[in-house]
This record gives sequence, C-alpha cells and structure tokens, in this order.
Amino acid sequence: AQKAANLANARSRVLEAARAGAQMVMLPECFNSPYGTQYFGEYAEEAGGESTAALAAMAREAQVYLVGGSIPERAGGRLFNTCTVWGPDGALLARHRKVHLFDIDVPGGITFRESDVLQAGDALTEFGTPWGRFGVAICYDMRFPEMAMIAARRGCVGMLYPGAFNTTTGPLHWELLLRARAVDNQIFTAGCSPARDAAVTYPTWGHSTIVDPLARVVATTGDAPDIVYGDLDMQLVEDTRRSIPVSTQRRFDLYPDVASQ
Ligand SMILES: NC(=O)CC(=O)C(=O)O
Repeated sequence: AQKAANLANARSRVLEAARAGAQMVMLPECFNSPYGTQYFGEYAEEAGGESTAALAAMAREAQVYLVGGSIPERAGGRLFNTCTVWGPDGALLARHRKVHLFDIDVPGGITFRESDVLQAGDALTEFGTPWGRFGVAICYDMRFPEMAMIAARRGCVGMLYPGAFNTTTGPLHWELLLRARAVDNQIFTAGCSPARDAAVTYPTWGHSTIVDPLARVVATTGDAPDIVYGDLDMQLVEDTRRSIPVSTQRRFDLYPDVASQ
C-alpha cells in the first residue's frame, strides 16, 4: 500500500535485472498501487506525476527499455489503467490505456468491476526496439485475441502484458492465454504479475511468464517476489513462420469479417 516503497522496490529490481544483463524489463499491472477499484482514485496520478517520472529515471539509470507495468492515471477528471513504455534514454515511447475493462462475475470465485471507476482506452499500442516491434496490452486485454493478431499482422514480434490475474482465473487461464496468443500469432508473449500477498483484498496469481513463438514456456516463476529472465531469439519468429506458415495460408475468403486489419 505504500507508493514510495513500491517505486523504490521497482527501481531496485529494474537495476538488478539490468546488472544481470536484461535489455528490456517489464513491471506488473498497478505496480505502484494495490489492485482494487477502491484504491485507484487515491493512487492516481496525472501524466508526468511521481510514478511516471520515476519510470523515466529508472529506464535511464538502468539503460533498458522499460515497460512500466501500469498505474492508475488521472486525465481530464477521468481514471484509466495505463502502461507507459520508456527507452534507455528515459524518453516516453508509448502509452497504453487498458482497452477492455475487467468486469467479471464468477459465482463462488470473483466479482470485479473496473468500469465502476475506470474509463477504457481507445487505441492499440506498439513500440519499436532494436530487436523488433512489440505490442502492449494490459491483463484482461489478453483475453481478446484480436489485439495480438493485429499486432502480429502489423509486424510485431511480441506482445507484452503487465497483468494481475487472481487465484480464481489465474490457474485456469493465465499461462493458457499467454501460450494461445503466442501459438496463434507465432510471436513471443510475456505476462508480468505482482507477487501474491494473501492479506490484501485481491490476492494475485503471480506466475510471471515468458513464452516463445512455438508456445513453449521460456521462463516462469511461482507467486513469490522474483525476477523472470528470458533470452528472446528473434530468429525463432521467422523460423516458426517459415516452418508452419499459417500466416500465408489463411482463407480470408471464408472469414472476411475478421480480415480487415
Ligand atoms: N485483472 C484483470 O484485468 C484480468 C483477470 O484477472 C482475468 O482476466 O482473469
């Protein structure tokens, strides 16, 4: 619940990852705030606030591409769940506002309504790196295959998802969705979750995971605080697309309604 402690923890972990050789680092959804509609207003910041300034400084200090998890963002009197992406020089490369709000009601499991306090974003998001372009989406966005499909068709080599699945949906769907988005689109996927704290109102699933274009899990972890490292061999995107050439075998004549992007 301590924003300053969350920012300090993020900084020390980003620097630790960079010292271990990471060139791109991702933080989890709502990394500066507890995850819950009752907290978003209190922790929200305008663009250029304390948390985004800290992210820019972390990226610059660590000299990494930084996918800055997400924070509750306040803009024009409205709240969004927003991810910012930073270059190694501390420049803002992209901003993604969660486009599918997490409104679910699983009897005996979990009820959550982000739309009680948040507004949805209205754009798909990509950014460039020396290793290729990556799409960014947040948590519940992962359940909508169109976002990854469009990113892949536009030439992205990976989809990155700061997320915070829970102990009901996490064991069912977290890894499955990351692997599904990877295999359908022959791209890398990665999901970064907060570690679990059983004492909070929304205990997260954890299990941050990296998946390759053949849908193999490259690296994963449990629910304790950790850093997950993976080497992404970009040649694998091309090799997978050549050996199993689904992207050139599509029958758009049979499904024109999903062929427009
Ligand atoms: N927290 C989310 O946005 C999504 C989630 O937990 C789920 O889809 O399950």
